[in-house]
Parts: sequence; structure tokens; C-alpha cells
Amino acid sequence: MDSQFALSRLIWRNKDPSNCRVESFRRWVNRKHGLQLKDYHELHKYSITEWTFWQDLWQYLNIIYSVPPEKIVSEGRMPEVRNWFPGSRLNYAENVLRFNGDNIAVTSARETGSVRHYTFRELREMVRQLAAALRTNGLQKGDRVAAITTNSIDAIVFALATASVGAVFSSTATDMGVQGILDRYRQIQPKFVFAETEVVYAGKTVDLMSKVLQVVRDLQAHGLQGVILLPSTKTGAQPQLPADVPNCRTLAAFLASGDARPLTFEQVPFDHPVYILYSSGTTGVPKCIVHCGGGLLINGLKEGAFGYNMSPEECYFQYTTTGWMMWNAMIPALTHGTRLIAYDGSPFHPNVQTFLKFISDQGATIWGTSPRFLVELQSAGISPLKLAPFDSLRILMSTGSPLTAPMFEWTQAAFGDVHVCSVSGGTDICAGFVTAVPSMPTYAGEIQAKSLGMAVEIYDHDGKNIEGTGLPGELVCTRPHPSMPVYFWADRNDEKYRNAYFKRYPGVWHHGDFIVKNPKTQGFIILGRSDGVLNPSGVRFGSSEIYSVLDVFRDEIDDTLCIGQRRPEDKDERVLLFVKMRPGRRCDDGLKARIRDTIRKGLSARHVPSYIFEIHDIPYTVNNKKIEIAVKQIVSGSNLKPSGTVANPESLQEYYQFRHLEKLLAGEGAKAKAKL
Ligand SMILES: CC(=O)CC(=O)O
Repeated sequence: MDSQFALSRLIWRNKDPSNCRVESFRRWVNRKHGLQLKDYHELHKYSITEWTFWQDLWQYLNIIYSVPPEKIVSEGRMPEVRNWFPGSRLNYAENVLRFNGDNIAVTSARETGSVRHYTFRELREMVRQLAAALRTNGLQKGDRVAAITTNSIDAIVFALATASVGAVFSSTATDMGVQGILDRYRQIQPKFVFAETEVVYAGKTVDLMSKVLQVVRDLQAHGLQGVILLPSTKTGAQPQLPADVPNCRTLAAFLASGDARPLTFEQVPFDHPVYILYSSGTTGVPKCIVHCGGGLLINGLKEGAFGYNMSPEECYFQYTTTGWMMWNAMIPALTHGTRLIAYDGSPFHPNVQTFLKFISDQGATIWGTSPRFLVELQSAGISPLKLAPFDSLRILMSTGSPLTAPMFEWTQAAFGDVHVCSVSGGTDICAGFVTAVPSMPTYAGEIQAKSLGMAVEIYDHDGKNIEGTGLPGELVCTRPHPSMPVYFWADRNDEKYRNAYFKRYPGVWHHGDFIVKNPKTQGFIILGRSDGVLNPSGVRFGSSEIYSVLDVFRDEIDDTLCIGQRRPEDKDERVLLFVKMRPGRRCDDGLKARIRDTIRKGLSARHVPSYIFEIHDIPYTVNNKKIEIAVKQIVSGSNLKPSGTVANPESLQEYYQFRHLEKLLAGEGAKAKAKL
């Protein structure tokens, strides 16, 4: 299917690839092992053939430990192999806090305009104080600490102080509803909860007190022992403490309850849990994915060093909430001495120009954003370089969903000579499977390569490797790596864990992404989630192929959603395209004809949807991912109770009418006749 690669065009090349940290590492591996690995691809091959690769990383990235590992890992197949570096003792927070000087560690900024810088020394002292208070109040290794918090210095301190004790941290964004929070925290039973009480988003002040109280009152029946309420992010005012919640204190009072003990780091095994994240299913209670400190540390350090050249000279701004894995994944940047920007608020308030200027003024060198944000910039006709120089920016990384080839081209042109890249992995590994490689060229629409140590392959339905064929298939990982989850919380017999990843291909991680590799460039294109693969008359393709060719309609179309419909009575699947129009525009027959024509020419006649419908809204998860599967299930006949992960659950209602297509179309036909 060559159409997939029609838009893959070379758009960027590093002028000095040999200076990249990944290249220094390759030369170091060659010297250490007497090898002659010529390029990234050979280094990757080594990384998935020899277990010593992980030991190389341990040494090269200077993991701090108190007891060395007895070995790297016991050889074997997934999912049994999860015990990496057995015998070792280390601490995630001790590694992350290895810098302790006067360079800025974290810039904590809010859309209200407040910007504060914290040095590594200050960060360490804040972690010390909080860890002392947590220990004084009874936090112990293995206990859980949860937060409902904005992305800020406080959240980073909560996570690191918790990790220093060997306890396990879990966070949700402040816009998560009561049910969503309880679905998560009832399962993990935190001992302490930190919660914001008043926040500002998109210019609106949001009082969180009643939501937080509902949550903590409920969690008291699930082992909660202490509640720490944060001041308003707008005014700094302290919250009113409720009389009926025992051990409820302000953050200031909680900190004051600690003592002057020095910061110590509990020495724990490599696979000791550090974070609990949640699967973003659209129905049912979320799975509680437990990640270990050693795995997220070594893999996070690897991605920072080799994907983004992180060092003390760099400043990394990842736009994220505390409810997305990118928040957890950004923290190891501190281990490189890299400054982090924690931003709380809407990028569109007071306007997107202010946000862009902020990024440039702060000197961000690495900026992580999403296709959705870039599309908004493009649609608004923004020329970023006219607003601000972005003279420090080197890397613009997009993740969360596929960045289409036209959007790659636009972004590259809009930001000039920066490394525009796309990466993909997910919550399940809190890392990337396919990633950015700054020493290699980029091609529009493509993710550059497999991440080191990740044995990514593409399987067909029968489990045959079809990676080299140019045909799309399932993204799988055939070898264990340390950032696999250690387990799911309260998952007796590992059942949910095995079902989630190993049911389809025994012994092989099935990730659920539909992916293709360009045999010419070796780059990857994620075509969508594989349970959303479109399959009319046996032709398999991904929704993002459709989204990609429809980018040309940006002036008229705000957003699109493409899914397959197959109701119990249908013999074959048909493709439905839903179109959300820009204000004042309509999806009339003329536009529908142009859409069909564009898809036919850009892809093929077989990709043309059976029906195109105008729709008011497109459902998204709170982490900005388009929800295809729930819509597919709805139009195919299922009734869904959306989970707290859906950002705009009311939007799903509109799709129920499309399960009775014939009736709907007959009605439309009658209306059209009546008009004549
Ligand atoms: C790195 C990622 O995988 C981010 C995401 O898609 O959620």
C-alpha cells in the first residue's frame, strides 16, 4: 500500500549528527565491547539482542545505587521476565535529585501569569521538608500517596518526596470528576491525599472544595489517613478546613508537622513500585498500572539522553496535566540537570500568542506538544516566528496521537530549523516504543525509529512478522524491557495483566496500535488503534490515513472522526466519517463530494467512506485522544456508560442515532424531497 508513504518527504536533517549523545553512546558501546556498530539501526539491533545493553545504560547513565545488581535479568519470555537487575538497591528520587546546585531545576508557571523558578538546591530542600512530614505522619515504604493536582512545583515535590520514602505516587488532573477519581483511588487506597482547592482554567476560577470533600470522605472508608489541602492557585488563600474530615490540614501545617531530619532515600529493589498510572479505557473502571522506579528511571534517562540530547544546558517544557503519562515521563529530565517547566492552565488563555511567547521567553529548548495543539495554531493562521524568536528551541516533539504528514510540513515550516519529531508509546510502558532520534533525518508523517532496547515488530493476524513488507499490522514487542509494568494493582494471578497484553500473541506484547514501516526510510507511521482499524470488504486501513488527507480542509472542517460500523445484522463493515465544521460552515453535498474525491485521489477508491455526516462534537479523552472505539461500539449497537476518562461525555449521545442508518437516511431523503 504505497499510498501510505506518498507524503513521506525528507524535511529535516541534523547538521552535526556526530555530536548527538546517541552517537557518543554508540561509539562508547563499540569501544567497550570491541564492536563496530555503524549506525543507529545497528545500535538498535545490538540493544535488542544483547542483554548487556541495559547494563551499558546503567553504567553510561551513571545510575546511583547502594547495592549493585547480581545480574541484568533472568533470560526468558514475556511476561514472566519482570525482575530486572535483581539484588540491586537504589532509589528513584535519589537519582532524580542528583543535582544540588543553583541552576534552575523547575520553572513553575500558571496561565494567571505567575512564574517562579526553583533551583536544584531549593527543590531538594522542598522534597526534604515534605518527606520529613510524610515520615513523621507515618508514611512507610509501599504505602500509596495520591494527588488531585495541577502541574506545578508542588506536584513534582509530592512525587519525589513519596518516592524518597519508597512509597508509591499516583496523580490525577484537577478536571477529573468525582467518579473518575474514586474509580482510581478506591482501588489503590492511598494513605494520604494532596488536593488543590481552587484552580484557574481558561480564565475561569474553579472551586474544587466540594469535589475534593466528596472524594476524601469516600476514601476514608478505604484506608485514607490524612488529607492535605493546597491553597488557591489564584489568590494563594488557604482553604477552610472541614470539621468532619479527620487529619485534614493545609499544606503549610502539614509541612510544619515534620521535623528537621535530613533527606534520606529508602534503598529499594529496582522493580519496586514508584507510580501507579491508569489505562484510558472509555468504559469500566480503569486498570491500575504499576510502574517501577528502576524501569522508569533507566528508560526515562535513555529517552532524555538519546532522543533529546538532554543535559544541564537544556530546558524541557512538556505541556501536560498530572493525569497523563507524559507528566511522569518528564521527571527524569531533572536527572540530566535539565530544567523543567511545569505549566498549569489553558494554552489558549488569555490567548495562544501569550502562550507561545512564554515558551520562547523562557528559553525552552525542547517543547513537547500535541497534534491537536499544532492544528489549532495552523487553523488560526498563526505564524509563531512572527510572535517570538524561539531562538533557544531545538526540538519540537509531538505525541498523544499521530502527527500527519501535512502537519509535520506545516510545523517544520512554521518553526524553522528545529527537529520536529513525533513519538509513540503509552501509559502502559510510560515510555516510547517508536521515537525521535536527533542524529537521523526526519520524513514528514513518520516517527523516525524504534526506541533503543524496544524489540518492536509488526505482526499480521497470524503472528507473522511483516515489518519489512510495507504492509500495516499490529505493533508488538517481542522482548522484555524494564519499563513494562511490574503488575496491575490488586490483579490476582496477574490475570488482567496477561489479558491486557499477551492474549493475542502468547509471549509477545500486543500493544494495540496499527502501524506500518516505510521500507525506504525505515520510519514508522501509526495508523490508529488496532481495535479501531477500518476493514470494509477486507481492506484494512487506519483512521489516521483519512485524517491525514483531510488536513487540506482545515479552513472549513474543525475535526473529523472515522470509524467502522458493523451491526449484528451487517455482513460487511462500512466506514462512517463524522465531520465537525468550523463556525458558520456546513458540510453540504458539495463538500462531501470534495472529501470523497480527496480521499480517492490521496489514498484509493477503497478508502472512501460509505457515509459522511456532519456532527456537533467529537469525543476526546481527558488526555486529548480522539475516542474512536466507543463511537464504533455505539454505532454498531452497544449502549455505553462512559467512564471518567471521557472529557466531553455528552458528545457521545449524538452518535446513537447512526446505529439506525437506514431510518435516518430515509428521514433525510423525505426531508430533501419535501424541500423540492
Ligand atoms: C509517548 C506516548 O505514547 C504518549 C501518548 O500517546 O499518550
